[in-house]
Amino acid sequence: MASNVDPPYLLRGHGKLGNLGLRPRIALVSTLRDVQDQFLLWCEWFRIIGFAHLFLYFDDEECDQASIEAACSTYSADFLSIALNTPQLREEWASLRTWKQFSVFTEDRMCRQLLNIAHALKRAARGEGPEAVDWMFHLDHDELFLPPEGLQAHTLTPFLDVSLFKVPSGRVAKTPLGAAGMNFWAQRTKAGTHFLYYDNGKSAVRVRRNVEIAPTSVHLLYPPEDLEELITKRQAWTNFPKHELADMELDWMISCHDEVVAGAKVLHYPATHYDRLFRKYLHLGNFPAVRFGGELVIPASFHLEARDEFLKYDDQESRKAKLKELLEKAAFLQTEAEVQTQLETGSVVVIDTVRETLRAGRWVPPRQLRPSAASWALRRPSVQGMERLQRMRRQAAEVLFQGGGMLRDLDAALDTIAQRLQTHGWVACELGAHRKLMERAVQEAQGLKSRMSRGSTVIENHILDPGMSNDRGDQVLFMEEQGLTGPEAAKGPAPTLALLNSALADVGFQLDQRLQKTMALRLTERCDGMLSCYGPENGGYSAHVDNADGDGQVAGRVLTAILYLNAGWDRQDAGELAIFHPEKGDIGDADVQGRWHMVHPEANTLVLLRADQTLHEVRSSRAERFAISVWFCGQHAEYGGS
Ligand SMILES: O=C(O)CCC(=O)C(=O)O
Ligand SMILES: [Fe+2]
Repeated sequence: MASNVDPPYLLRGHGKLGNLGLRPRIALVSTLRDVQDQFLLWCEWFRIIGFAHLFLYFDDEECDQASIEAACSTYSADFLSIALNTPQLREEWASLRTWKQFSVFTEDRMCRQLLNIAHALKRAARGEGPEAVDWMFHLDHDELFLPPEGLQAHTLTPFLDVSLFKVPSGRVAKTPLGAAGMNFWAQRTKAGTHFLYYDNGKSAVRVRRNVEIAPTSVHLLYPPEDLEELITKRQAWTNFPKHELADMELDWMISCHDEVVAGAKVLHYPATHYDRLFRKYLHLGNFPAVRFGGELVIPASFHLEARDEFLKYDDQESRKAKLKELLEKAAFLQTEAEVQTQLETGSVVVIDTVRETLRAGRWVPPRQLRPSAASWALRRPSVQGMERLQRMRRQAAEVLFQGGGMLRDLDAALDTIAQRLQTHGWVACELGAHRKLMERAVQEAQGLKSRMSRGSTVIENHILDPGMSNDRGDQVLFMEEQGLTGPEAAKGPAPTLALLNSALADVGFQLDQRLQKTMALRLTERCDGMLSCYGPENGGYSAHVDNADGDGQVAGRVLTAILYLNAGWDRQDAGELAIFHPEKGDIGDADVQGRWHMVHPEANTLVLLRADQTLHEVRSSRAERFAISVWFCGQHAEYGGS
């Protein structure tokens, strides 16, 4: 047992609640002080969402005795270990790689955080018992990691009460409405910053046995000697947008919001009650605005404004009252109307999954779109309406960039595509990949047929029983799920399909900035690529909108990309994709007028359509018909999402 050899500063949980046993084993390291009533809820959140271990370092044992005892008697040694800031711990700091650099700054809390992170990473790298974890996250005790998937009052139990969050500035739509939202907040503090504290993100690192990782920034964890390899192998990922990386001197990182699940966020609850704010500045006092001997200057910020406000008064009651005033002005929305307006600008977002999860004691997924948005998305014809639509005229769809393909002048093509998506909601194009490539893709697809299974329909995140849904006849497989993508794809059975799949993902994300500008639509995530096969035995796919119900989440699918692979396709074999284009009214209206545009599923034909709006159908095919589809999730600015 590890406890036989535990150093005196280390306490282990001896309660009943253990981790959920999920893999990979993800751990959290944090340096804490004055955690008060929110601490057990904080621990419980990370247990419920599947974290394996908490490496907690209590900076000032004195002021958290009760919390430490409560946690140790609640959680098992599996899940919880607590290190106290004692002389023995500080002695061990001295053996860390960054000690030389930091030894003179240990009075600075951030410096102690850095040493504790390195200390925890060293323990994890040893790989013994409950401390053998695969990933390490660093967060503060007023931050929650929200995994994939109202009017505020002062509260001391924010995790239970707060559901309205400011959206990071880089994720607020670059539209006049978005700008109004940013401006609204900027006017509320002296420094005019968007977040009251910091907005520089959080970091996780994969732990490797016997490799010491000692970070020099609490926001960026990586083994320095691996930097070159991380760059060449493109393995240092961030979900910051690409265009922001240079400013942050992070251009060596790979911006990959397509690989990062859209729902993943860190929720920061920095000041939810004036008493917390008061205690913070009572503790910090007249702290200097520079750190690490001047290397880091704290810029004009709410932090300094709050310090100055605190220091202006001598008696505690006035200090409290002034901080209350300041907090309400800077951070609180005063009326329901203000809440509504800011939701519309996209500067704030409602996330209630934390509150609901902690109340229920089990994971409660993010709720559906707000009702107004849901009703907007729920535009589906009735049964009679559909019959009427089916009788409307059909014609061949216009295919853009014929005789060369869009790859010839990709930027111009993407501009045109973004425009078409705005005006029509769909567009068909010629991609322009080499014919041989397409032939190889079909061969590979044929080789994968035995691994395909019947396509299923998903409504509100639940897969309908395949026996029940007879509206589609395709066989499908998901490429990433089947291990056909990623660095190993070249050695697998479908390198060409993998290439085309990532080309589709690229096209989608190249469109992102354009769609933000033209439609205030943000793409946040790419779903796993789907290879599909329709054939003579099994019918088509009746008319549908891919995501008519918001997918049961805030950021559901908004864009579909379909690439057909069928070289030498005989048009006699039918199998067209029919897209309904409303010319008057909307597909949900009883008197809608429009026509169907038919696309032949020929190799190199790429269709993009609004996944949340465009009605389309696959007509039965007399020959085997292959396609790769990729869906992109995203949000409209007016939904107020990040
Ligand atoms: O393969 C196609 O043409 C379209 C398939 C489709 O509509 C779907 O899978 O949702
Ligand atoms: Fe579809």
